[in-house]
Amino acid sequence: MDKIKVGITHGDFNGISYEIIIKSLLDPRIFDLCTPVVYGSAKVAGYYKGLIPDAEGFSFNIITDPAQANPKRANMIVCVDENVKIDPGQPTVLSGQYAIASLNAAVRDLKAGKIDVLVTCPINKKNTTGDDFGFIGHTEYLAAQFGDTEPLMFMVSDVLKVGLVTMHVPLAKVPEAVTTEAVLNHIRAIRRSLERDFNIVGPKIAVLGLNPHAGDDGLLGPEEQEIIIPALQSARYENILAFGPFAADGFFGSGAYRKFDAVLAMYHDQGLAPFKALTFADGVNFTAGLSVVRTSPAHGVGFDIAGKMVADASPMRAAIYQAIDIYRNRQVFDRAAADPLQHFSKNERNDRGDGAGRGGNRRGGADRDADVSDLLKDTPDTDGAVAAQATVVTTRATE
Ligand SMILES: NC(=O)C1=CN([C@@H]2O[C@H](COP(=O)(O)OP(=O)(O)OC[C@H]3O[C@@H](n4cnc5c(N)ncnc54)[C@H](O)[C@@H]3O)[C@@H](O)[C@H]2O)C=CC1
Ligand SMILES: NCC(=O)COP(=O)(O)O
Repeated sequence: MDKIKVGITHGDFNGISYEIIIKSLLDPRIFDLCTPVVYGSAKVAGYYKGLIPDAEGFSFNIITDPAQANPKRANMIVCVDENVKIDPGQPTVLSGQYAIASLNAAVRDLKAGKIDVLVTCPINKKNTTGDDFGFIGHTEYLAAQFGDTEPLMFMVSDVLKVGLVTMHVPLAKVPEAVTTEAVLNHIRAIRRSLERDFNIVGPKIAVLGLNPHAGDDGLLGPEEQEIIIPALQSARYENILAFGPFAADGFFGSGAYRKFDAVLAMYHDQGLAPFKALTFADGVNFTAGLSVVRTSPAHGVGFDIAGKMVADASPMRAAIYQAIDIYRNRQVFDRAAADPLQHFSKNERNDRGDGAGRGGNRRGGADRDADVSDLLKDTPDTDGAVAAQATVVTTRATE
């Protein structure tokens, strides 16, 4: 079987991206799992390589098409004018333009099936948003490129998975974007992704509130009762094991998140602050809901440490591994779905060894023994009706 070709974009080359790319590819064991193809600059790579201790023996195999990739080497397709000026720590016009050039080249090859998955290094939102690139982030850009209107920004690790209802939205605009339809669609998207991308059967999803204390029965805001609970009710009618709304602070502080396969947060910092605090080193930003697989380390450009060679490459490694795992999980899931005679029991599907050999994904980090009725006991029940109805629906779901 051909190894998976992983396309890697270089993001903003004045940040820490070359450092984390090179550090990730220094360990030759990575070539047992995949064939990396970096879309970038040999000159910039050479500059940062010179700063990394232990990287003397490292070099890129320069190619012009992924078909030429050497499966035992780090490959590079040059998509930058090699006279480029490098300013570590500075977001320049040039570094913004070449971040997009790298992304466009990789997406072109992804569409053509020349690479199998995409791993992006971080871009600076400010120097990439403009006439040449009308998107606020990779997620929105990739959704447009691959015709998916409602992508899910899904922060994933073996410890915690957090999806967002709203992504790059100013805080003042969050309440109007949190609609029952949006919450329900994102619950559905998380369920789909957990089943297809992470091979989790009957996933349990926690939904956070929007207001302090999840609204305190309407005292601190109406959104829980008017928007989020109706979305939870609809989800349960669809046999989705969705619970909440939970007050975010106590939910993370008490460790309750461990009982769930994933959490749906209402806005960026509500989900990402606990995610990064709990799981920075293997935190991956996965764009779920696309027809293709895209991951990224769950951090930004790191301008403050650029050129200092102190960046942790673990999130980048995790992004590469997750992309491979998800790609393989999808193959297994789609094969099973396409052939109704090929029956997998729940346990068989959970235990299959077709992933990249890092079994943690399949269990999603949740306490799989947590009983649905126990979870319901912890679920806030603002009007009494939700838990009662959920008992009926989840009983049906687990039959
Ligand atoms: N996927 C993407 O393209 C993303 C891009 N960004 C962009 O990055 C820029 C900076 O965002 P910030 O919020 O400052 O986040 P940041 O992640 O760049 O930096 C936050 C702190 O984390 C540290 N840090 C980041 N990565 C690290 C690593 N691998 N090892 C050790 N320390 C690390 C930085 O030094 C800094 O102190 C913004 O323009 C933002 O738009 C942010 C997140 C994702
Ligand atoms: N903080 C996460 C983030 O901004 C991700 O943005 P992108 O992956 O859509 O570029």
